[in-house]
Amino acid sequence: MSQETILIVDDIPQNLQILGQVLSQEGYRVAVATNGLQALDVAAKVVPDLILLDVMMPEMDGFEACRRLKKIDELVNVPVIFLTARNSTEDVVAGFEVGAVDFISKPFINVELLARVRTQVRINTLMKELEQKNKELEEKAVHDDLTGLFNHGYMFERLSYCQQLSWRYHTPLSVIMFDLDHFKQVNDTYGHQVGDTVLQKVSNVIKNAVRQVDIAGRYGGEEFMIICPETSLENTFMLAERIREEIANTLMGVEGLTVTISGGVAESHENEPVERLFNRADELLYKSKHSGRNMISC
Ligand SMILES: Nc1nc2c(ncn2[C@@H]2O[C@H](COP(=O)(O)OP(=O)(O)OP(=O)(O)O)[C@@H](O)[C@H]2O)c(=O)[nH]1
Repeated sequence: MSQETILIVDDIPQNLQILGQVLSQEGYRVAVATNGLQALDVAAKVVPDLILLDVMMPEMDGFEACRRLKKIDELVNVPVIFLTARNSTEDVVAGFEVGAVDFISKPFINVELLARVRTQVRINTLMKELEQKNKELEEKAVHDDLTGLFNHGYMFERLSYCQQLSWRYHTPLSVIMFDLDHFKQVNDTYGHQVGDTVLQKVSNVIKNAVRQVDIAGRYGGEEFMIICPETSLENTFMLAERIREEIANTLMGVEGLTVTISGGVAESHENEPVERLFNRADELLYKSKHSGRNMISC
């Protein structure tokens, strides 16, 4: 049995009752409204899968009600079928123009009405599934599966955008590059799965340490990057230090296992290509590596 909700709008209670019964018997949940204003109210509350809307109603006719329904964000894609005795060509065209997907003439034939309802409900369900899938794909396209941080491609794109904002509004912009120290040894000693857990725990420390406006990503295998908009070199260095210390003090899920990171912090210069800024941060990271690791250079 279907569990979709259908809102029926009619100013004649007897019509609501007959139609409600036909739809309930098919397994639909039914919501009702007896005028246009009430329809807007009920629709906003239940967000139905379909609206069956009478055209001729006092105060606000079905066309106006449909026009207003289509202005509400959550309802813009809810299909509306007009159910009316007014089915002249002008009426039908006017109905489609305000956003209806179909017309059913009164008096209606049950099997035809149900066939039209089923079709629109099915289309609506497929559209919602498609929307959800698109959202998931969009999320996947910018995130790293293992850590949930942003991925390499997205970080480069954001860095470039943040640079534009920083140049335009003359605000500081800094980046941090991190790399786990001797991570190969962790993998070799404890196995790849433990290595993955370490990457996740490190990512959690980063997620908890950064501000909402900072953009944290996994740049490569065991390399991380944080973009800090409107943040000076000095303040970004302090953030990087805090993360370094926190990671060094985090237990990594295996008795006695801790890891350290080395990092580099650089502030963006006006009109500097994104690659150059990235390279400066990376060079500073390698300076930290060569100076003994578990440190941040800027
Ligand atoms: N478990 C796990 N390991 C990864 C992943 N991506 C990269 N690695 C490992 O990260 C290690 C990086 O090793 P190296 O580049 O030699 O660096 P390192 O051992 O950290 O040494 P330094 O950077 O010089 O301190 C390699 O063993 C990679 O296999 C991943 O997604 N999961």
